[in-house]
Amino acid sequence: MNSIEFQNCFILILLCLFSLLCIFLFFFKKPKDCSELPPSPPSMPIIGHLHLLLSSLIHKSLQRISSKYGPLLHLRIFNVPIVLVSSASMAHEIFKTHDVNISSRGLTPIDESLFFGSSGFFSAPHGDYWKFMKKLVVSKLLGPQAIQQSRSLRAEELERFYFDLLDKAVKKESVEIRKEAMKFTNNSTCKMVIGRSCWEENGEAERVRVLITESIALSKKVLFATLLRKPLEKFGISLFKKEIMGISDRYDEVLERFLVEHEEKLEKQHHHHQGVDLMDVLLEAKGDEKAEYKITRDNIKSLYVELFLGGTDTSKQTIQWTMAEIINSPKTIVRLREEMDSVVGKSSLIQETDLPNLPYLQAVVKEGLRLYPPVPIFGRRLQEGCKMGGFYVSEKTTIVVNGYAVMRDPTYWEEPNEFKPERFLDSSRRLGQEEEIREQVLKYLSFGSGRRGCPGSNLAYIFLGTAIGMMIQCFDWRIKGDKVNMEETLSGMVLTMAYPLKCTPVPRISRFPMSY
Ligand code: HEM
Repeated sequence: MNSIEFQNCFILILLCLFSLLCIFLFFFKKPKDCSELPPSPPSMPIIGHLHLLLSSLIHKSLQRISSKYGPLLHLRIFNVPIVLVSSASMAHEIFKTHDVNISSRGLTPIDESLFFGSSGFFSAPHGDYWKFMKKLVVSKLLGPQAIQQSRSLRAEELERFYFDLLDKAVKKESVEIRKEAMKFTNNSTCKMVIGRSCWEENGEAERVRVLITESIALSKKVLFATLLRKPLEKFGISLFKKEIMGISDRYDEVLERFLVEHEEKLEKQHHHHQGVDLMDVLLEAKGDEKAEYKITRDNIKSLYVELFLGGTDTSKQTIQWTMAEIINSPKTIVRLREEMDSVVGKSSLIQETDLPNLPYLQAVVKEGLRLYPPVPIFGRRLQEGCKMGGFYVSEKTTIVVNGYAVMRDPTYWEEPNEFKPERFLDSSRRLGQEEEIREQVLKYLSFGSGRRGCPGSNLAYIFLGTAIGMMIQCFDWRIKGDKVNMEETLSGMVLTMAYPLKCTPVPRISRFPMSY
């Protein structure tokens, strides 16, 4: 009897211990999947995965490793942790579930630089300054209403672009598309943000364009400088600081002139609100004691550097890439012309207001941006640790999104490497969107996503639609050889053509009268 009781007691104790163990495991140990980092491809001692970023086509080397090891990877550059996102479903998860958490870029600023420095908007953390500026930029420059108000400025520039091409056509000269496109995007942006074009006569316009091209070319170094800033600081090393500050100083010179010009104008006008542009509004906000946020002169200058970079180069690249694909695809040209001739006609130049009635042209632009996103990868930083794709990612991790890989993922895109604008036409697009909602995917990332997504996308679609529309409406294009070489390269972190597109315009409709 005693021994039975003893046995029962023993079993009871064992049961108690076992349940205590279970409770302990359940409450005190993190669930296994939550403590686990995303998988990591093989790395090198000390440098980690730095070699992947040193490749000349970073977006492609990252695309290769993600297709081999998975859509969410943990990488390490020295001791800087990075999580690489490369699929439409992971993109959906981070932008829909963790948007606020990843709404800072976390690039350590290069302090005094006007270009990725601490006074910038692009690299500003998600906080009061960013919110104040975003509201201002959207309401005064990039929102639908502001865009409508500046329509005539861009119409003038489109016409100038047309006459420049016509001039070359008459002389039977070839043109480098990216150069002509840059004049158009840059002059339009200048008019919108400083109220006038940069002067061609005294070399001001060319200086600005050279500065923009040089800063884009430097953007890879800037990325390294900001990414490795913290670890290298301990050794007193400041990567590429001289080059970066050299560019910043040249921007400063140009922008100081624009600012003084505006201050003098404001002075003269005694604050009469005539011809108010973004710079006037910013200067007023700077002087306003009661403003929600006190902005500085450097804040204004840095924003302008970013608007010049954002507004000019990316759009120019897409115009070049898309024209190259169009020239390689005679059936696209035929279809574009059919649409354009019936909607716009042959007696007037395409206008912004025509764009909503040109769905095929819009699909062509979207497809150009899908295949060749000018910003193929972009970064954010995780504010607080969280679960992603079933793994645990800790706070302060840099999140790198490979938009290029997402937009060429064969799981979500049929024949992903082919130029097929039809995929964006209404009937197929509607299907695509339903599928996206059902499958919880985000597969179009040319402009990023979420609250830090590109605020200039509406303006960009207008630049692209009108420029490409005009070039196809008004000219035939001759190239040397049968096909344009579509090889890719990176200029800094921007995707561009390894062999710039050169072609000769041949007028296809009679000359429009000049209106300016
Ligand atoms: C084809 C043209 C363009 C492309 C492909 C493009 C792409 C992008 C991308 C990928 C980002 C980062 C988005 C993210 O982190 O989710 C971005 C941000 C930004 N873009 Fe654009 N962009 C274009 C045109 C423009 C234009 C025309 C402007 C203004 C004039 C502009 C201004 C900006 C600004 C200010 C940011 C920073 C936004 C922030 O940090 O809150 N972009 N752009």
